[in-house]
Order: sequence, then structure tokens, then C-alpha cells
Amino acid sequence: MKTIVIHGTVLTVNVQNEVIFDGAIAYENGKLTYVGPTPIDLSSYDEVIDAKGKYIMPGLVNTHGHLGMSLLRGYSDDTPLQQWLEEKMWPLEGQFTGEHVKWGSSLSIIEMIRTGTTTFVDMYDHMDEVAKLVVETGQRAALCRGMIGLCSEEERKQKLADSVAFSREWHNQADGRITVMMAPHAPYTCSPEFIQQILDKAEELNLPMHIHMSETQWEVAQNVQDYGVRPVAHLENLGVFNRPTLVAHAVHLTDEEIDILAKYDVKVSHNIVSNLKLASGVAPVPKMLEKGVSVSLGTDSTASNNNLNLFEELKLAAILHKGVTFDPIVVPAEVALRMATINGADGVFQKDQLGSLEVGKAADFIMLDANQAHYHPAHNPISHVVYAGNGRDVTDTVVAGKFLMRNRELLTIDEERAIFEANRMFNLLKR
Ligand SMILES: CSC[C@H]1O[C@@H](n2cnc3c(O)ncnc32)[C@H](O)[C@@H]1O
Ligand SMILES: [Zn+2]
Repeated sequence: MKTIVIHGTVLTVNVQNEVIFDGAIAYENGKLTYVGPTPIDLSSYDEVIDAKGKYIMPGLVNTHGHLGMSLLRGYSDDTPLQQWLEEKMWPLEGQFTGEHVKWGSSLSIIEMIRTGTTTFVDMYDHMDEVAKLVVETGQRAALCRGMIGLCSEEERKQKLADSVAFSREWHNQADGRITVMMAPHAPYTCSPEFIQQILDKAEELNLPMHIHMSETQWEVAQNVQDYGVRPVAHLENLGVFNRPTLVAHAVHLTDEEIDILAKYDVKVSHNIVSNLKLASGVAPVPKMLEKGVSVSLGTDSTASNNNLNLFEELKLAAILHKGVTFDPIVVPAEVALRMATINGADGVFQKDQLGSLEVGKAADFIMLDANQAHYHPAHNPISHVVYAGNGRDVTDTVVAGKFLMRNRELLTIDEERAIFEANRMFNLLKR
């Protein structure tokens, strides 16, 4: 197996948030074999890559999204969630075929590779198309067939059967780069019975759960009206949190609800831009972190974001909560960076394999062009990445030791074709 060493400025972003100014990482067979100061003698490696002037850091993990929806970017802006879903998204998504999902997801994957995301979570339909793209492009992903229960019993059965078949075919495939979760869409679109059926299958197949939860005030009020309790108690009562669970949003939470999430070690995907744009609110992240809840970052879809640049979420994670709480020390840069990396790995239940540059973990990393004015003076790389950096600074994206982008050139996907086909598929939709 070929051994490769890359040296530059290494941000290990492990628990110590160590930065090694003249550092190196080495990897073999997709796994990191060395992280530390640049060795004096590099001759034992088969390939030596000089990345001086670049930052080398763990790839970012986007813990919530709907890739196929990139076909609907800009189709409905400035609308609150429920109206956006019911009047705009669902009528168009109802017309989606596998081909729509394929090309919408292709746009998404291109954007994520370009902006340094190496692992993503996708909850959508026609998931075989997404899984095939993951195989082809070399990305890493936790995939789930999102199930909305607002349909006939027969359709619900079909959706659950699809999910099960998808997990049997794809869980731990693509050399382990694909994992699968079971995903009831939300408590307000899935009856308790349907959620229970999905949970039973998750238990049988030993898969985690992924669900939208407590995104809007409307949702919480609706849950109380329908079931007499708020969404957190509702899902707890159904036993969802007895399985490893990743919830998206968690915006409207009481202190008691945060305690429940902490007690069950429920992982939270914080989707700042989507929550702001859909006027849903701001999640109580400082309180969640204080109580030990594992909070990571997600973009949601480009129909509500409107991009998949996790660097934007990273900066917002570090500044938004300061503004909301009038406290400049909440969510410091290092904490925000962990949310985008190691907590993301935790969100996909792979903290031991992903999310930091440590020997034995996957060689999933990115390089940034730090030879730009906004990275200088070069004394505080983590501050610069979080507060001054941008996804456009990413020059190289590597997953399991394979370059998906090298010096800004995409190596595993045809961008021009994807743009052409996505426009063609969008124009076929009846609007
Ligand atoms: C079939 S699963 C995907 C389903 O989720 C919808 N969706 C996209 N963004 C959100 C959001 O922020 N909250 C709730 N649901 C969302 C999407 O339109 C798909 O129908
Ligand atoms: Zn979502």
C-alpha cells in the first residue's frame, strides 16, 4: 500500500485543539498513520506532498440535509416553514423521479466537496440514486429514506419497506463510507403508530434514528394539541430515544427537555441558516452544550439555506449565540470548530473513526489556502478558520485518503454536466 505524507500547518482539532505550525499527517490504506511535527526524514514515504502555506484540518461533517432539494434552490424564499413545505416544496417534490434526485444531489455533492464537507447526512427519497453518487464521488455519508406519514396505509407500508430494503442493500457499503439511519420525517407528519413501526425496524436492523424535532413554535403547539405533550416527551414516550438518535433543529426546547436529551445522549443537528431563513427561531445551543448535549452542524437543504457551505454555519455557530445571549464567551471558536468536526462525527455515530486528525482514524481531511490576506498575521489559525475563513478557501478535499478535489479541481464528478442536467430536470417540473 502506498504511504503518503503531507506537511503544512496541521489543525488536529482533537480534544486538545492542538495546532502544529510545521506539522505533517501521513496515511496509508485510507487511515492516518502519523500526525505530528514534520519528520526530518521524509524519504521513507512513497509520496511527499508539500502543503506549506496551507492549513490541513479534519473534513467537515454536515449532519442534516436533503441533497435532492438543490433542484429547488431559490424556488421559494421568504416563507415560513409550514407554508413553504405544504404549498411550495411538497407539490414539486411530488413530481420528483430518481433522475431529479440524482441531479439535484449532484449539485449538492459538488458544493460540499468544494467547501470541505467530507461526510454528510441525507434524508430524502430515491436514496439509491444518492448512494450510487456516494460510491462514484468517494464522499462519506449517513443516508436515510425520509418517511412522511401523511398518506394511505398502503403507501406508509411501502415507504417502510423501501427503507428496510435500502438499509439491507447499502448499510456499511462503499468500503464502509455509507451508513444508514431510519428516518420518520417529524412528529407532526408521522403518527405515533407509524413512528413505532419505524422504530421497531430500526431495532431489528440495529440502525440509529434521524428525525426533525421541535423546529417551530407551531410544531410544538400542534404536538401538545394532538398528543397532550411537547415533541421531546412525545418521542421519549414512544421509546425513540432508547435507540441512538440524531434530531435535526431542536429549536424550541425547555430546560427540562434539554435534560431529557442529555439523559438519553440524543445528538442534535443545529441548522442555523435554515432556522433563521424560515423564521423558525434560534436553538438554545449554549444551554445544550452546558448540559453535555452533543451538538453538531447541519445545513438543511439549499431550498431553505440556500447553500451547503458549512463554513457559514461554523462562523454563525460561533457568533450568533453571543449576540442572542449578550455573552461573548459562549460558543468560542474552538467549540464551534468541534461542532463542525468531532461532534459531527458523533452525530453520525462514528466518533471513534472520524472528526479529528488522529492516528487510526480515517484519512478524511481538507486543505485551505492560508496564503491569503485574511489568514494573516498567522498566529491563530483556529480563529482565522472560524471567524475569517470561508468555504472558498478549500483547495483540497480528501476522503479515506482519496483526493476528491485537488488544487480546486474536482476529480470524481463532472460539474459542467451536473449543472446542465440539473437545469434540464428543473425545467421539466410543472410549476
Ligand atoms: C421525504 S424526507 C424530506 C422531506 O423533508 C422536507 N424538509 C426539508 N426541509 C425541512 C425542514 O426544515 N423541516 C421539515 N421538513 C423539511 C422536504 O421538503 C422533504 O419533503
Ligand atoms: Zn430537514
